[in-house]
Amino acid sequence: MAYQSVFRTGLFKGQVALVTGGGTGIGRCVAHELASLGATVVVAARRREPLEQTCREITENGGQAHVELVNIRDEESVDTLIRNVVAKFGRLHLLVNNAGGQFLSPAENISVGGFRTVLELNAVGTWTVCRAAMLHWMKEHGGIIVNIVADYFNGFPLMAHTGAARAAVDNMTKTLCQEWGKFGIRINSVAPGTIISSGMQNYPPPVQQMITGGFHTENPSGRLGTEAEVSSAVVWLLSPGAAYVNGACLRVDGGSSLSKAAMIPHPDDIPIKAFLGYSDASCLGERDIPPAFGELLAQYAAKKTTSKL
Ligand SMILES: CCC/C=C/C(=O)SCCNC(=O)CCNC(=O)[C@H](O)C(C)(C)COP(=O)([O-])OP(=O)([O-])OC[C@H]1O[C@@H](n2cnc3c(N)ncnc32)[C@H](O)[C@@H]1OP(=O)([O-])[O-]
Ligand SMILES: NC(=O)C1=CN([C@@H]2O[C@H](COP(=O)(O)OP(=O)(O)OC[C@H]3O[C@@H](n4cnc5c(N)ncnc54)[C@H](OP(=O)(O)O)[C@@H]3O)[C@@H](O)[C@H]2O)C=CC1
Repeated sequence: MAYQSVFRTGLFKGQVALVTGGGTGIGRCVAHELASLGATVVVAARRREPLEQTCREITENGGQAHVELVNIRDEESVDTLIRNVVAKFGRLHLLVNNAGGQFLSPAENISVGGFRTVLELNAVGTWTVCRAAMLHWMKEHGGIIVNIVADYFNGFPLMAHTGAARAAVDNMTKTLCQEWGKFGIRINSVAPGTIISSGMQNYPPPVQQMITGGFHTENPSGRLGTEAEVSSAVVWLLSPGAAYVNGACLRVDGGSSLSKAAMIPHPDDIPIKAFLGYSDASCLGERDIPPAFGELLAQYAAKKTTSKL
């Protein structure tokens, strides 16, 4: 009798996965992971060009990927997206609600409109996609959902709006787990810490300098995270190996949610080696990552590690 690990080629063969925000950053990496494990991946966001580029990358690697345009802040657009996916592929097994974001601001400077926008994008937008996927497919056939949130657990200085929105999504995830389990729907969230991704382009140069200039060591792992480290957690939650994980929030943050201060200085080495996913650091850096973050990644790839693994 041979034991068959859940981590095997073709794990998601025959399954259809929808990744919102799948043209860039973490979403792009999740799309690559799922396609490389056999899923037919639909990447959806507002801008066609990044989505098509990700699709091309996946198909060049022998995977299957398709583009759909959506604005998750628009209910009709989301409804059309889910209907299109079901009409084109006849099914929707896996959903990753990754699209989202915010801007940095001291709380007192966030206008009511700005706060509302970030809540609408992250909380209402994620709900809108969950709801449509449930009504148009998963209620009858089941499905697995992962919602991307953030390290909001102890509050979110300079991002009060997104902290509130991500807490809402995490709590909604727990509720949906309880209400929708009977339909065969399993739902969890993933909370990334600070991740080297295209998302960093949204922050002004002084913020980027602050992060690459010292902040990045101020967590128990002594470094920032990678897109691949978030993606592999997402993929595991989507896999049958996580079949009994429901309503959970998996923190992929190097321990930063426990302590943002430098517990132990890490001047010369990185205690836990980074997983980059792509075959070399240049492949990771070639798309959309600000140069200083690309340099950090190259350092992570080259640095010695004290870990035996
Ligand atoms: C650090 C690590 C942790 C996390 C990392 C990541 O998540 S990385 C991932 C990062 N990736 C992403 O974040 C990607 C997605 N992000 C986005 O699309 C934008 O950041 C968005 C969510 C603000 C929407 O933008 P939009 O163009 O659709 O918005 P809009 O023009 O319709 O304005 C609506 C309201 O918001 C206000 N406002 C807007 N910007 C600013 C500002 N900088 N400053 C102040 N306020 C701002 C604006 O004034 C208006 O308020 P008003 O006038 O009504 O009172
Ligand atoms: N990088 C980090 O450190 C962290 C990231 N996160 C979260 O992870 C997720 C991915 O971020 P990351 O890859 O880093 O950054 P990106 O900015 O690259 O990703 C955001 C994605 O969301 C899409 N998007 C934004 N608004 C909408 C909308 N209204 N409708 C549809 N799609 C939309 C964007 O595509 P388009 O503009 O074409 O619509 C883009 O692909 C986000 O939710 C982010 O907030 C959470 C914690 C930390």
